[in-house]
Amino acid sequence: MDRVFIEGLEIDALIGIYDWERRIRQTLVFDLEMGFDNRVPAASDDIADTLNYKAVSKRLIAYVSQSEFGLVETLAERCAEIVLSEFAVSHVRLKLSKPGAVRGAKAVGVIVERARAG
Ligand SMILES: Nc1nc2c(c(=O)[nH]1)N=C([C@H](O)[C@@H](O)CO)CN2
Repeated sequence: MDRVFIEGLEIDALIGIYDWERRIRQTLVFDLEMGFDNRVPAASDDIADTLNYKAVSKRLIAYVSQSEFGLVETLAERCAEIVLSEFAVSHVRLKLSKPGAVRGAKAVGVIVERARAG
């Protein structure tokens, strides 16, 4: 299956379990791979036939910017649900990185892989 990807999408959000994290906004980084048959847009050369990565990015920016979850797990799950339910993808692999959250680590976070039911 072909894929469309978004790499290094930075979005500021309120996230974290500690009191100090509830008073600031932190930059999160999203990497997505989405299953989509790219042969159709390749044949038509029409943006309307694509999985439009700009549209997906704008939707995630709108959602994540106003979110206030404690765990990255919760936010990653919600974002995967949005991609699967609002865009014509067969599956999504989403990596959510929280840079600088752990001293000595470049980033920490989660990776979720979800597929359309049926
Ligand atoms: N599996 C997780 N572990 C941790 C999380 C999380 O969301 N998922 N969050 C924190 C804190 O918010 C941390 O990021 C602050 O440095 C700790 N562990």
